[in-house]
Amino acid sequence: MSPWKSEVAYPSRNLGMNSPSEYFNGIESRELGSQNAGSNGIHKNGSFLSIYGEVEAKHRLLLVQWLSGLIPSLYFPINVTDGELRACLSDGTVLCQILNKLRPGTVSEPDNFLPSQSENVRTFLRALDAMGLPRFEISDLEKGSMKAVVDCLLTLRAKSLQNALGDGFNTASPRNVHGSPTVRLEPRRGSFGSRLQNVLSSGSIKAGPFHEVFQLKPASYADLPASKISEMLKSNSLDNAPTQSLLSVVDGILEESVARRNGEIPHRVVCLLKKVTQEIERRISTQAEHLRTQNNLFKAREEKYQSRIRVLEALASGNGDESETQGMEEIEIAISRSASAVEGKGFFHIDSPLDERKTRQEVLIRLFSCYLYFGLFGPEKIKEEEKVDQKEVVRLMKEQVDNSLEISALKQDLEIAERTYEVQFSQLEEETRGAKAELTQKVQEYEHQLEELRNKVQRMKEEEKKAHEKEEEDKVLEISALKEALEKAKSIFEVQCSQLEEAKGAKAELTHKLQEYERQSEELKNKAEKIKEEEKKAREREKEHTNLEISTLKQELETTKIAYEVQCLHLEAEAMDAKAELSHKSQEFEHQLEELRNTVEKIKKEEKRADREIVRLMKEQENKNLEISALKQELETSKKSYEIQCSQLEGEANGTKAELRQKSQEYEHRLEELRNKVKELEASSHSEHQKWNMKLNQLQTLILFQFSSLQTLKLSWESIKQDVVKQQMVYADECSRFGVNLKSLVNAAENYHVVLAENRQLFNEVQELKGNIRVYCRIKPFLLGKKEKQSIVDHIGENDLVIANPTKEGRDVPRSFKFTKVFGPTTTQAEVYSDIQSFVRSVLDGYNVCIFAYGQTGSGKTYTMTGPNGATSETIGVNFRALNDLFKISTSRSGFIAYDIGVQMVEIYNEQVRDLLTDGSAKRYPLFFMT
Ligand SMILES: Nc1ncnc2c1ncn2[C@@H]1O[C@H](COP(=O)(O)OP(=O)(O)OP(=O)(O)O)[C@@H](O)[C@H]1O
Repeated sequence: MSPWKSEVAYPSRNLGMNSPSEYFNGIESRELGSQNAGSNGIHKNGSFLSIYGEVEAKHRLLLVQWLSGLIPSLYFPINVTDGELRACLSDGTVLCQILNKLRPGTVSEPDNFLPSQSENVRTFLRALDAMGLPRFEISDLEKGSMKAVVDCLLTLRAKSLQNALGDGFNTASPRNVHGSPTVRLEPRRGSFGSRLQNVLSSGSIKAGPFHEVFQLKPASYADLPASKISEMLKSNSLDNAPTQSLLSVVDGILEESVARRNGEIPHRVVCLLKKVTQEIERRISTQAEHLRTQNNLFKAREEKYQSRIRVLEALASGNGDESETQGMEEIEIAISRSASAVEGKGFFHIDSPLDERKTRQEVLIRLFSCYLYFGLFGPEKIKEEEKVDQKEVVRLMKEQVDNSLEISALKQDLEIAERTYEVQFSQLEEETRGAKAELTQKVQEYEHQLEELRNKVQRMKEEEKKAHEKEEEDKVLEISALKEALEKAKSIFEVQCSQLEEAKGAKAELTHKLQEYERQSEELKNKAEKIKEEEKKAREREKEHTNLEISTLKQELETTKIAYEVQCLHLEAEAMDAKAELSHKSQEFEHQLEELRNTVEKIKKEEKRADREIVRLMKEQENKNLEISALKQELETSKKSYEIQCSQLEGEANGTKAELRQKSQEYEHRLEELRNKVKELEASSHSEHQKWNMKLNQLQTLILFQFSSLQTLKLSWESIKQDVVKQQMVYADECSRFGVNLKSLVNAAENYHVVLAENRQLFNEVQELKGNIRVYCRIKPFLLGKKEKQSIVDHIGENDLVIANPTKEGRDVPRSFKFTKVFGPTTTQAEVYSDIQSFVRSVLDGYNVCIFAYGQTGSGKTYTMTGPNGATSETIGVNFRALNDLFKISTSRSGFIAYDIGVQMVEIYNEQVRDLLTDGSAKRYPLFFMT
């Protein structure tokens, strides 16, 4: 493909921009004012070249095209090599020529280029530097790749095209990139000639192979190389060449042939001539065809107009109502069409005839005028032009409307985005705050739960330990108590056993003694019988041996009495002993009451028997006493002589009787005492038994109670054990859950940092969107106690302020001022700070912020920034509030960011800077503070 064809292959109309050449063609087209010029966006710097580094060959093609156009005497092959480029450019002459073409006068005269190669190149490079364009090194021209040189020249080309665009077409002529003095550029709405020039100077013609041919001077066609002519013959770029150029080529060839006189024209030139002639013929035939079509159109329209004129004539003659109405409608349509066609032409204006109730004649006159205009000025042509213009105007208006709509939509979008950002930011902030609070609460809860669990486990352990100890102690106590009780019971049992044994022995003794008593009483009976017998015998003997017998009887009686008394005493002693033994044993055998009772019963029976025996003995004694008294009486009667003796005996017997009675009474009394003692013993043994039983019951109930408490203790121990196991499981569960929660907490904390960073970024973006520089105006209220004057503030808006001072000359006209926000006289310190508060956060995010108050003396700067004297939390100023916020936010972020906060206080007054925190001495600016 030829290099010129490549230009055609990338038409500037193409919006796709597939290659650098498209890009440069686009600029070229705009520069030359071609209607075909693309309206697409153009990069205004040379960096575009680097993006297309891989298409260097195309760059070179573009470069050689440009150079060929700029300096026609240059010729490059299609695939120009580094060596060929170097050979052309290395001496610097071509570079200086380029400069001279682009900026006439940069180098004085083309022929005066300095002979030194390096000097020429340096001049070129200096010029590039002066233009602020990227340059190449001299070494790039001498060896290696020529890429840097190509890029540099293409940048220069792009720059020159941009400059040409900026300068406009009228001034472009002297610096015409083609360097052709014959081509002059005119505004786009020019004549056919100017259009021809435009076409000639457009990329399409310039790029064609005929471009060079068009610029050849006569007598040089014959020198055209055969290859070039054959190339041109093959190409179809003649289609775009203007007819005049073609004709000039023909003229040139003919002139040349005339000049050569011999009429010899080289064959190749003849071929070229033929080709040009064929093209001209083709064009003429096309134009003829076009004219024929135009003629037909004119004829058709003429017929149409004729028919309308006929209608109008009919209307003018006033034939019939129906035809009139129909005619009027047709006229209306015709007028409206004509009106839209001639509207804005400046000839006249056609109103709607029905609206303004024009007379028929007027309408007709106007209509005829319209047709006259159409007839005179070629209605179709004007119509077409007007249509094009109208379309253009409509298109532009539409574009304008679209653009304004787009701008307003964009503004709305921006506002919405701003609002969304604000909302999102506040939401994020709230969410972050909520999440943080939740997290802290959860952490606290978990800590609390953990603490509780720990305490619970500790308590349980202690309780378990105590219970264990107590249980062990109780067990030991119980066992010792049981042992003691057992020992006691054992000893009691042993004692009772021994007492039983003793009682058995005592019983046997008693039985033995009773048997002895019985035997003795038997003996006594026998003795008494013997005594009776002996008394009988003695009576008999007394009769015989009265004195002797009586004395012997007396002696016997006395001995019997004595023996009886001894026996009685003995019995009494024995009974006493037995009773003592019994009482002793009954005291000892308390727990064997039943047996003792039996024993006592037996003893009672024995005693009763003994009593009965004693009664019997006493009866016997009485009987004996009666017998004795009878004997005495017998003796008194029989032995009167022995009355004194008898009375003595009787006295003695009475004394003995009394003694015996006394003794029996004593016996009775003792028996009674014994009975009472036995009763007492019984009662005491009973009570002791009862006591013992009670104690036994108590002991049993105690043992039962202890046993049951032991069981309950065991049960509670088991339940506590189970509880502890359960609690341990719950604790393990809690621990694992806590671990999981802790993980999620850690994740949340990590995400929290990310969200916080995004949040910060969004916040600062919102701040930037709101505007980095904000100017607020605060209006000071009239102070109490001061005379209230008329305020010069005429109007206080949200962000504007109107001031009018009618009392002062020259300032009576209201003047409006605009601010970011206007704070009225009733605005509080907190409201003022709320608009500035967001900057404090930006400071902690690493942004520099300056807040300062400006105004005349007494206008309230100190009040706003610091607050009044003795300020409260309500009235403190921006400084304190900002510091409060600084400390608050830095404390809240102390977990992950460490801030160093420092304060300086300076006063600038009369260009003196005073450090208020240190020595307070005034220094001149600049002042260096120690930080
Ligand atoms: N918005 C306000 N509301 C109530 N009183 C105010 C307000 N602004 C200023 N004042 C009062 O006005 C007086 C002057 O204000 P201030 O001292 O702040 O002015 P200034 O601009 O700092 O003056 P200077 O430049 O002389 O230091 C003070 O008594 C202050 O309390």
